[in-house]
Amino acid sequence: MQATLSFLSTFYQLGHSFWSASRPWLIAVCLLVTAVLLLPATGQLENSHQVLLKYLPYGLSIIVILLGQQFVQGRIAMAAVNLLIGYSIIQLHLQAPLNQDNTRAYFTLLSFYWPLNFFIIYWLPERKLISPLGCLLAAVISLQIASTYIFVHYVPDYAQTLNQYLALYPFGQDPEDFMGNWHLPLASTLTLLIISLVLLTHTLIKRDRSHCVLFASMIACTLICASFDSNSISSLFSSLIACALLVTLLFNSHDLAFLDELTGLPGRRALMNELKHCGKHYCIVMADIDFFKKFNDTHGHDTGDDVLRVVAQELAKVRGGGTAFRYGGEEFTLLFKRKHAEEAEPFIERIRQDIADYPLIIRDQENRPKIKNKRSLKSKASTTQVQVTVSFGIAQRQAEQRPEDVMKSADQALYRAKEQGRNCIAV
Ligand SMILES: Nc1nc2c(ncn2[C@@H]2O[C@H](COP(=O)(O)OP(=O)(O)OP(=O)(O)O)[C@@H](O)[C@H]2O)c(=O)[nH]1
Repeated sequence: MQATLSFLSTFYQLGHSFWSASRPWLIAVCLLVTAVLLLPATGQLENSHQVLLKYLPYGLSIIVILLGQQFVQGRIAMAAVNLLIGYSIIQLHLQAPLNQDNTRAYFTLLSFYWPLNFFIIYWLPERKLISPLGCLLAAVISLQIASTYIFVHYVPDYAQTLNQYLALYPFGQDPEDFMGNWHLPLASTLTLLIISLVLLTHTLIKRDRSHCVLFASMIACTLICASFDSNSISSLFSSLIACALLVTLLFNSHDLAFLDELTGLPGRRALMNELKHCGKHYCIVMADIDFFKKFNDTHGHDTGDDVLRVVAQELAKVRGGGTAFRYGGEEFTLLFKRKHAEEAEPFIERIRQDIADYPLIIRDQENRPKIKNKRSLKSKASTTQVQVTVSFGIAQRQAEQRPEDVMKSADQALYRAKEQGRNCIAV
C-alpha cells in the first residue's frame, strides 16, 4: 500500500512538472500541429470558403496589431505586422509561375527575410508597436522590400545571378523543376536551421509563451515557403499564425491582470474572482511570513523578494486541492474548495514544515546574480544559511457568510497564530 501511494505521488509530481514545463509551449505546438493536420483538407474547400480563407489573415493580423498596441504587447503586434506584409507580398506579387527569374528571386528573398524578421522580433524587448523600436523594425522591413525591388529591377542580371548562386536545393531537388517537395535553397535552409536551433535552445531555457509562439511562427513561415505549391498553404498557415498570436496576446493580458509579477502566483484579483465561483463549501487559509520586516532590514529588499519567490513556490506545491494566491505584501492565501478546515489542516502542516526546513542560503550583495529572476538562494556560491517560517490562519465558511467575512475570520485566526508564537497553524 505504502509503495503504491509513493508511486502515485511520484507519478503525480512528474505529471505536474511536465504540465508546468510544457504549458508555455501549448499554443505554439497547437499552431504547428493544427497547420499540418488541416493542410490536406484545404484542397477540398469550396470556392467560397477558399476566398474567405484568403482574406482571413488580413482581418486577424489587423486585430492583433490593434490589440497589441492597446495592450502594450509590441512584439506580438510587430510579429503580426511582419505576417501581414509577408502574406500581402505572396498574395499580390507571387501568384505568377515561379520559374521566371524575377518572381523566383522575389520568392527566394521573401523566404529568407520573412522568417528572419520573426527571429529579429524574438530578441526585441517588450515595447509598444508605435515606439522608436517599432519604427526601427518598420525601417528594417522597408529596407528589405526596397532593396529587393531595386536589385531585382535595376541591377542587370541580379535575379539570374541570385538564382544561380542559390541553385542548390536540399533533398536532391532540381532547381529548374520548381514544383517539388522543398522549395528553399540549401543556403536558406541551412541558415534557417541554425537560427531555429538557436531559438529552440533559448525557448527551452526561457520557457515563455510569447517566445515559443514567435519561434513557432518563424517555423510556420518557413514551411509556407518550403511547400509553396501546396494549395492555400499561405492562407491557412498565416491564419493560424495570426490566431496563435491573438490567443497569446489574450493569455498574456490575462496574466498581466491576474498573476502576481514577482512570484508568478495568481494575485488578489484572481482570488476574489475565484471566490465568486467556489460555491458554499470551502475554507480559506491566510499565510504570513514571520518577522519579514526584520528579514528585509537585515538582508535587503532584493533578498526579501527572493524569499517571497521561494515561499510562493513552496505554497504552490500544496496538495489536497488547495490553490495558492499572493494576497499582497508578505501575505498569501490558500483556497481549499469543498474541504473542511480539519481536512485541509494536514496539507497546510506539511507546507509549513517544508518551508521551515527549506535551507535558505543568502548571498552577500556582491554575489547576487545580475539576472533578476535567477534564483539566488540555495546556491553553493552563497554565504549565510537562514530559516524562514510562515504562520497560518484557517477559516471554514459558515452558513450565510460572504467571502469577505471568511477572509476576515482567516485573518483573525492568523493573528492568533502570531500570538501563539508564530510558525504554527490556528483555526
Ligand atoms: N522584499 C519585499 N518586502 C515586502 C514586500 N511587500 C511587503 N514587504 C515587507 O514586508 C514587511 C511586513 O512587515 P510587518 O507587517 O511589520 O510584519 P513582520 O515583520 O513580518 O512581522 P510579523 O508578521 O508580526 O511576524 C514590511 O517590511 C514590508 O516592507 C515585497 O514585495 N518585497
